[in-house]
Amino acid sequence: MRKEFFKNNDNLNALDAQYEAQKIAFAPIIFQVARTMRDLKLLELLSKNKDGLTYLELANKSNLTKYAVQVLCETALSANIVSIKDEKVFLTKIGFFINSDRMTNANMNYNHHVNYLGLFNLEESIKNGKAEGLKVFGNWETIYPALSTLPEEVKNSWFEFDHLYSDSGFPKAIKILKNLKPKNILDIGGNTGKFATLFAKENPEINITIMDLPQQVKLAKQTIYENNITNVSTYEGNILLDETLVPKGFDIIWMSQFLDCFKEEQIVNILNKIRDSIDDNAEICIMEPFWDRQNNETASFCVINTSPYFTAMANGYSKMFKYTDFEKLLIESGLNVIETIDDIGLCQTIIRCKK
Ligand SMILES: C[S@@+](CC[C@H](N)C(=O)[O-])C[C@H]1O[C@@H](n2cnc3c(N)ncnc32)[C@H](O)[C@@H]1O
Repeated sequence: MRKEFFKNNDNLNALDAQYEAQKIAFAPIIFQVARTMRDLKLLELLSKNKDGLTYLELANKSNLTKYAVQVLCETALSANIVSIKDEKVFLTKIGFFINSDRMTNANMNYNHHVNYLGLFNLEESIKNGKAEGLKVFGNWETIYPALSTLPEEVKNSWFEFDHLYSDSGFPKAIKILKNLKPKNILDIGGNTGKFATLFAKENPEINITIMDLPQQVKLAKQTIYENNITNVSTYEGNILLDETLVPKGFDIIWMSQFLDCFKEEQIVNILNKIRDSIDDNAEICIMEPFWDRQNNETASFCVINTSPYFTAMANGYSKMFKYTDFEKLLIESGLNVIETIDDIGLCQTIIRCKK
């Protein structure tokens, strides 16, 4: 269901609005303090000491100086991550989420390791339509061929982030695809093969082919080998190249968090290529997190704020979609939407379409 988020967002008085503006101006500082307190286990220590700790106690328990603890805690106080009463520091509910909520941790790791340095180049990226921030890791046009060779912490937090959001949708997605009774499925942008191997294990009678860039196919082959699965195969190809054809004969073309990697013209071209490769009974099933189809504003906030990563780090031109914008691309590609299913995992929607 489509929802309207961020309504009435101009109803603060001037003083409150100025305060909110400072929260944005200081956001990188608050972010780094919160992350440092999490990674140095200060938040963990506070979570275990419900009666609170003085700066000195916190310093002793963490092997940090009183100065270090105090500078972090005072910013954390201003950001409502800790509260202070009678010279003792306590973890707040916000602090609790920063310390131990899986989604907050995945977002924070991804923003620190993948995005933080490169986002310095957002302005250049916006102007040039190029992922100018990616140069902090090396010389690539897009992040995709680089994924498997990024520094370990960067790679891990990219996959942790990607998998958290798409994996949570996989169990329900598998049921939906299975109910369509396919004999074979093409998983375009199948990445490391997580979805394909999960699907294949549950459905040994259905064949699934992963199509992706050579670098990812290598990782997928490893996953298939480690899981000793015989009904998953791979197909290497850069879908953007004119000479790359989408293999024919599949009952379902599955794309999960794939089309958001491209600009609108490219999406229409990809969908046209797919339309030409399938027969009338085949279905195209697209899983994407659309920011106007989330259950709540928190989810919508997370989805929207992934887009600048695409601009500065991934490719310079793609983004997370609003469903109503994406639907126009399907129509432009001559596809008919049969069904749109929300509430798949944490934040996904599945669109079933035919030609
Ligand atoms: C965000 S990941 C999605 C992975 C997976 N489907 C999921 O739901 O977690 C996008 C995938 O698309 C692949 N990809 C990006 N550009 C591509 C291209 N031009 N041709 C083929 N695959 C591409 C990437 O290598 C990556 O595996």
